[in-house]
Amino acid sequence: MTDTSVPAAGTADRDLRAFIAGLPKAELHVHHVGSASPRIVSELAARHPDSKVPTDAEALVDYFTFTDFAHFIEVYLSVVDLIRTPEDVRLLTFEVARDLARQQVRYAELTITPFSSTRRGIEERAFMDAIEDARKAAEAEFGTVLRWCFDIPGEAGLEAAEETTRLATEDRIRPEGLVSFGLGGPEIGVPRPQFKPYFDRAIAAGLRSVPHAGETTGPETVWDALNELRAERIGHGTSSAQDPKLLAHLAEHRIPLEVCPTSNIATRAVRTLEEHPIREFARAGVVVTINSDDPPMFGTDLNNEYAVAARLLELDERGLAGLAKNAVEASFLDAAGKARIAQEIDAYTTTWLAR
Ligand SMILES: Nc1ncnc2c1ncn2[C@@H]1O[C@H](CCC(=O)c2cccc(C(=O)O)c2)[C@@H](O)[C@H]1O
Ligand SMILES: [Zn+2]
Repeated sequence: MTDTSVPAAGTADRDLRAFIAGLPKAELHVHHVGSASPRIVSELAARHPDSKVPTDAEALVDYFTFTDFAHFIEVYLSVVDLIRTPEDVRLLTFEVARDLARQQVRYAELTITPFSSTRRGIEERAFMDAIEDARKAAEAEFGTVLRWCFDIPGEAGLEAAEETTRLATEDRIRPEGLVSFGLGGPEIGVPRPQFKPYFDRAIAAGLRSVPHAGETTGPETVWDALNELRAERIGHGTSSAQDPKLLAHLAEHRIPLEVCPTSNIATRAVRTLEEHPIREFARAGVVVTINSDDPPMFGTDLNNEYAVAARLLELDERGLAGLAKNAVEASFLDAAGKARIAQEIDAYTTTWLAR
């Protein structure tokens, strides 16, 4: 595991971490399989002894240490291979919701890659029923509202694009909780424009466009995501900092970046946290949201990502509350839901500062 934890700065850091722990949040960029906790992964690996994924939590820490992005995808797919039955899907989804609720996440848009599961033999209706059952159970038990983003694994090509679009747009199969449509996997060698017809169909069906872009390739990929895929938010958008015109465009049109600081270090997309472009984004007035991407795989969680952002952006409690409200505002939750969580954030912050 790459050591990406942020060294504690003493009392101030401890106080801010305590504030963050209780701060109501929304998470917009977090992957379904990528959020499988070491306990869940170990349990699934034990069910499938043929898997190369370690069953021991300790060994898993080393297993989740990546030499580069391609290695990350290889490890990611080995975990995808563990999800073999609708029961595995239900268990994983409910436990991910539990982990989010423990961090005071009131609302999350969870990115799911249905193609990767249906092509591995999970029947599509059973898959949708499993995620919907878990979503409703989690909302009833934890109060955490989950919505789905279905994403195309771009490297799997147009077959994956067609299948993902069908599952996301056909009334008889698309799940009730689906709100957005994305594009994940390696960017190198996977140009965005080829997916325009699929995003057009998804948008026409009422879904919101949130592709990954600029994570491992340059700002031109972010421009393509905006111009060809009509992106309303950008997953990562890390290389936007290389193009002042792009930064100005994102700021002027208030197109949020789904920033995942530790992910970018763990996948080697960015060399060190000190070099992370999040400060350039803030200086340019770009709307920044903080996310964990694949938290257990990167040895982090959403609360730690807020602590990282606090250090890099030199934020106090009000600054952190502002980041949390950015995510609520950038979400696809209805207006009443946004107002409710924003009000909770304000009340929590006021009480904290008055103590
Ligand atoms: N930071 C990330 N940046 C980008 N993506 C990320 C990130 N974190 C997680 N993902 C997920 O990784 C998967 C990649 C799956 C993939 O590439 C692939 C290639 C060929 C075949 C198949 C298959 O299933 O047969 C899958 C995607 O589902 C995506 O949602
Ligand atoms: Zn991602």
